[in-house]
Amino acid sequence: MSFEGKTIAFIGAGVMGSAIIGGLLKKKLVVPEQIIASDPNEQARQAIASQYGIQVTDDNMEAAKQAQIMVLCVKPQFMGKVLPPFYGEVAHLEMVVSIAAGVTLKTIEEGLANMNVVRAMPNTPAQIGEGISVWTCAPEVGEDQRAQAQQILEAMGQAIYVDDEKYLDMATALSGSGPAYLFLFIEAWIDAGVKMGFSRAIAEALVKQTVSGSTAYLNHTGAHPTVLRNQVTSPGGTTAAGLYELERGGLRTAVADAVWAAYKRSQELGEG
Ligand SMILES: NC(=O)C1=CN([C@@H]2O[C@H](COP(=O)(O)OP(=O)(O)OC[C@H]3O[C@@H](n4cnc5c(N)ncnc54)[C@H](OP(=O)(O)O)[C@@H]3O)[C@@H](O)[C@H]2O)C=CC1
Ligand SMILES: O=C(O)[C@@H]1CCC=N1
Repeated sequence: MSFEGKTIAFIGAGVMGSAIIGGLLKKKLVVPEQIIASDPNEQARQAIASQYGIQVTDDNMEAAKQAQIMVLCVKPQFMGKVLPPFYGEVAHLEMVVSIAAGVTLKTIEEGLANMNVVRAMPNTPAQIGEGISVWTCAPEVGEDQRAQAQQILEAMGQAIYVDDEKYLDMATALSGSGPAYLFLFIEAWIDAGVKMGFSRAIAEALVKQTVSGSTAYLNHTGAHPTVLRNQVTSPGGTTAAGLYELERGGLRTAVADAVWAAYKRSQELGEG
């Protein structure tokens, strides 16, 4: 299924809107003339227009009217303002994709009076084509549109379809917010190196390559993380001493609690 003859409207051209636009253009799924982005923020409009050569507007309706596909990339808190003007005016749209955390298919379908709705949760590595998205859709969404949704999301990395919307709040907590958990851990780890006496530059180099090398090793071997952790952990050695402190500090329960809190927050955002 190609996007030939289709225009895609982006409502909101911030971090994630521009990641999706960048992915679509990089993969040559569309040319810049097939994209229009609407955003009230002049800086955001200028940035995206000069980076990608796409059309921009500050009028959401103008963007929606000329499109067959619309992607909603505004914060969930803005959805209550964004949807009402579209009500009954966007029946022509063949598909509407929302990436807003928590906002349900039902809210968007009822808000737009259009049932062709896809709900997706990407993450920020999407900006370099290394993201992962989880998505689902209303039963009314046709096969061609489902294929297009998969293509749009794959332009940013991997995309996993789920047949139950309940998984979207879970994915939001796990992979959507996930990069922030990892960045916090990396930050703390670098600071620990600086505390011992490394320069920040060397501490950063050591930690960053340890993260990317370990992840590549994990993916390459396909082994369970526990197996690889045990390889590092010599009896009576340094790693065992460090791991003991992480466990004593409650790392596992802190991670589980963090993901659970994000999950609950995603559900709350969906309640409006
Ligand atoms: N950031 C992330 O890691 C992820 C975010 N998401 C979801 O993606 C969505 C967008 O997030 P993100 O890109 O980070 O947010 P950004 O704030 O970077 O982008 C949102 C853009 O929408 C603009 N905007 C505000 N009101 C309107 C409006 N009425 N009509 C059109 N545009 C409007 C904002 O302008 P202004 O700045 O002036 O408000 C801003 O430029 C959210 O719903 C979020 O839940 C999903 C996965 C990951
Ligand atoms: O923090 C948020 O609400 C968004 C959703 C997933 C990542 N960022």
